[in-house]
Amino acid sequence: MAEMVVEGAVTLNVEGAFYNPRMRLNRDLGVAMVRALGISDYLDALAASGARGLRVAKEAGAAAVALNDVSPRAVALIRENARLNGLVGCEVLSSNANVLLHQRRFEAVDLDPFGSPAPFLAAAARSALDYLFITATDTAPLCGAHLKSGIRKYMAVPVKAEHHREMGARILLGAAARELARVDKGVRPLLTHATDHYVRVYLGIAKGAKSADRALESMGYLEQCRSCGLWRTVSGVGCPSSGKCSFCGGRAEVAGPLWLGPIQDPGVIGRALAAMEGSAARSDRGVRLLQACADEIDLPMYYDHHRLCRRFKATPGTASDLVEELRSLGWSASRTHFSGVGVKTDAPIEVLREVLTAPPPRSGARGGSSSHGP
Ligand SMILES: C[S@@+](CC[C@H](N)C(=O)[O-])C[C@H]1O[C@@H](n2cnc3c(N)ncnc32)[C@H](O)[C@@H]1O
Repeated sequence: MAEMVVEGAVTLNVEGAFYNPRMRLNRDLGVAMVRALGISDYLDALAASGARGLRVAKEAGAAAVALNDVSPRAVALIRENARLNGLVGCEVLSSNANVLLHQRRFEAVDLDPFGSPAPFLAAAARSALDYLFITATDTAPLCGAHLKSGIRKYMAVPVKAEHHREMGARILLGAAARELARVDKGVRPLLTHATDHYVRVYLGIAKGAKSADRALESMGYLEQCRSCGLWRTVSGVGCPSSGKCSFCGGRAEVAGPLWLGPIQDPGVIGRALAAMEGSAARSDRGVRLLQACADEIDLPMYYDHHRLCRRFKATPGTASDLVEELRSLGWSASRTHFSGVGVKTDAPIEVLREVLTAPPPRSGARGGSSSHGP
């Protein structure tokens, strides 16, 4: 019995293969990114019904699209769905993805597995020539809720913290950067988002040992105080910890290694936004998400505005007000797509306390007079 769905510009029979309608946004953005990057040779390594790869072929116009799945039922469905959508030029493969990725090279490799992409990272790092796209649905190990599993999968220590979603994304980016470095490839994150139950990263790849060395300079650690929440990032490959918070003297824990470099490329994201406009992949949520990612300042981690207010016994305004206030004082600040109450800023925690606990400005005197800017 056929179970038909329409997604973007394709119609799919999904009977008997994995198809998650909640991942539509993920696939919409994937199509937009393939269009934005002008990719012509693309592998959907874990294709299930073929929803992702067939949409890339139909909507992004990639010339050579290969779709692979180890399940015979999935492969039969991919073939049927390719025919149904007039995409008979797509290559349909039935390998173990790790075998295929060791055998062949593709301009762009897309990993969208059940749970963790960790078992496929080494082979994908070898196969991907210019781009590697990764979905991870194992957010509990990545973000610190399942500590031991996170360490096993990513060889990184996640710490349960208020910015756990970004930490999870940066641990995934760090794991990918290290795998690519092992085969003399450097990485440049183009778009990173944590949405619903998953993290998704789009990586540009630069060949050569020097590129790999440069990328590894973006690795480091995050030291976080258990008592007051202050964090600091520490670059480099050695694990550094004073064990003590410089703000309140509380116990500090270390997360990492993780990626501390830029995670968004606003130029590429702008092109993805343009690619989305007027296309079958367009959605209001997709546009809002891309815009939010493009607008984030390039700084690791964020504060949870509500927790800051509780910590400093401040009357909560809005996160946007806090961002405006910090900007008016000369600091960099932005909201973040990682959390509706997240604030990214380079202002020290003392400044945040001062701003949040300052008496409300009299009308016409907003912003205060002193400048604490860097
Ligand atoms: C989460 S589903 C993929 C969903 C799909 N990318 C989409 O967007 O609809 C994961 C797929 O990976 C396949 N799979 C699992 N292990 C595999 C392996 N080692 N090699 C190839 N395919 C595998 C499963 O059969 C399943 O169809």
